[in-house]
Amino acid sequence: MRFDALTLFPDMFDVVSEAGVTGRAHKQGIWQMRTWNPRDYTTDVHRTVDDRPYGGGPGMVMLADPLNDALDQALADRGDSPEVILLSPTGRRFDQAVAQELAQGPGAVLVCGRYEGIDQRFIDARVTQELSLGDFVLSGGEIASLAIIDSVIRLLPGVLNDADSARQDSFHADNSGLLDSPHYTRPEVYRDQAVPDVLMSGHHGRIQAWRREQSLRLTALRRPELIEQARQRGELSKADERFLASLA
Ligand SMILES: O=C(N[C@H]1CCCN(c2cc(-c3ccncc3)n[nH]2)C1)c1cc2ccccc2[nH]1
Repeated sequence: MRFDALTLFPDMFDVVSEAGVTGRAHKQGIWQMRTWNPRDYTTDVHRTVDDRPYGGGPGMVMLADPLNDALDQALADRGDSPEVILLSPTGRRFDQAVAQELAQGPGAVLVCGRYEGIDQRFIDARVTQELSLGDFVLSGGEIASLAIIDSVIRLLPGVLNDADSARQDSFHADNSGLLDSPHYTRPEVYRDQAVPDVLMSGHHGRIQAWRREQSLRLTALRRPELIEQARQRGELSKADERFLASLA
């Protein structure tokens, strides 16, 4: 699994390659990260990567040529033909299913725009898909790229050393895309608030049932559409349906 990022701010990617579970997995060689700065592929003395937009309008647009040369270098260095993904608010909405899809493949080249955007001729010629984290505008594609890399790397074998924490994650297949149940840790009573008795019972069957009911209740309350999606996938048991009916 290898991610390459075309970015004017390569240091931003130290967050995933050096820190946390993704940093540990990177150090273990489970995945690779390389950044390619279009500024290193400029030919003028000012190392220009942007210019004014044809047709007028505010701001600047990223030049196609430095991006093309940086992409050529990245692809030559990889030696494969990965997805070339532009991070943009108008892209396909990224979700856990897309993360699972990317985790099955070789990784991708992530194109991080800045300024007002990228010359359309680069996008038309080189970008294979656009991905969006949601309907909001960032200052660049880097932060969206970091979120995507993090969510994909977590899914790789050996990254989360506690297999349960992977299974218990929200949106994971075993949890059928429901929101996570509440978590508690020491102390047993904190500011007069006690941990739910069932979690102290040591009865794993009751604890699992309680957690499932909490996930169902929270999901029905905050993301009811996820309940229907789980129902359509046939992932709600008769006990789940009885509990949901009791909430109505
Ligand atoms: O590609 C765009 N912008 C470039 C340059 C400016 C900063 N960029 C960016 C990417 C994102 C982004 C990426 C993924 N998910 C949400 C937002 N926000 N802002 C990348 C872009 C910005 C934009 C705004 C409205 C409609 C379409 C748009 N495309």
